[in-house]
Amino acid sequence: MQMELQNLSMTYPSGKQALHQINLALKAPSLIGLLGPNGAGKSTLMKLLVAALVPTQGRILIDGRPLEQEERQLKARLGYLPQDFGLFDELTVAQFLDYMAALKGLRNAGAAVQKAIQSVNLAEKANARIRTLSGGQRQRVGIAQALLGDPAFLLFDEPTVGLDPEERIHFRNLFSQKAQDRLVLLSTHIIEDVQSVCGQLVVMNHGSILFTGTPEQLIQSAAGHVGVFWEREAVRDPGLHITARVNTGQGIRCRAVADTLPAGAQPAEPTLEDAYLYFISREAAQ
Ligand SMILES: Nc1ncnc2c1ncn2[C@@H]1O[C@H](COP(=O)(O)OP(=O)(O)OP(=O)(O)O)[C@@H](O)[C@H]1O
Repeated sequence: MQMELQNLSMTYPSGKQALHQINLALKAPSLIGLLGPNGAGKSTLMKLLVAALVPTQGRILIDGRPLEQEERQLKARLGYLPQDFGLFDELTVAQFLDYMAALKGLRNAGAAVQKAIQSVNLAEKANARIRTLSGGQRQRVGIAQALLGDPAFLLFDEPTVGLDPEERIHFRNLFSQKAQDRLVLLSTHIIEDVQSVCGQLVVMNHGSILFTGTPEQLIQSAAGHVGVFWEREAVRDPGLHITARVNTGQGIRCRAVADTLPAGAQPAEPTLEDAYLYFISREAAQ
């Protein structure tokens, strides 16, 4: 499966332009991380990809054919966790997933529900009412409904919200495993969620794509723009973006990203987080 986004723009009826001229190719199998701060346009992009919104300009091609013509086939092989996913509080986890399986028209619904429950580690809560679940458990139910029927195209909008670190690692591994033979798109503003699992990263801000490539390429692009220095020795420059301040006892040691590092700064190897912040802060400065 391949999706191609061509000159895609989206302006909401309020007049807010959420996406500007997006060009992007998404190709299975891969796990793609969509990274960007609040309001960057990640959710809007996902809604366009699942045909929940219609772009105001541009088009989406699925295996070379326009999305409008492929909408039914796309929806039949789609699993989607929206950001504001509503659950039926009075149903049990199993009843809710049965209902979702019926909506998806799954043939072997019972087995699909069991498999989805197992995948998200909720077996012991299968007969619990949704209103009795914790925030993280509710999020797992949302992930489970997306996984129902093993869809070929999986989209998760901020899937790790409310999950504890152990659960986040579990889902990171699950998404990576699913992506072996599928297209999995994951939106987040948490770097650890995409670190070491995503083969492709798309960094967005203000409705535009700032970077697309591998995590290694993103890190490489910040080489020479990360440094550490003593706070008392540095000149305050508006282009300097401090990413860490450590009180060492001998003074405050700062780590920062910048186009031009302060004189005397000691260069440091960029991390993925440094590189991401470098892109976002550069755009803000322009
Ligand atoms: N229905 C809507 N009507 C008007 N503006 C909207 C609507 N939905 C989103 N927006 C605006 O479009 C922009 C992009 O929003 P979007 O939800 O796509 O961003 P996001 O990257 O998913 O953010 P977050 O990480 O906070 O979820 C924001 O400025 C937002 O306020």
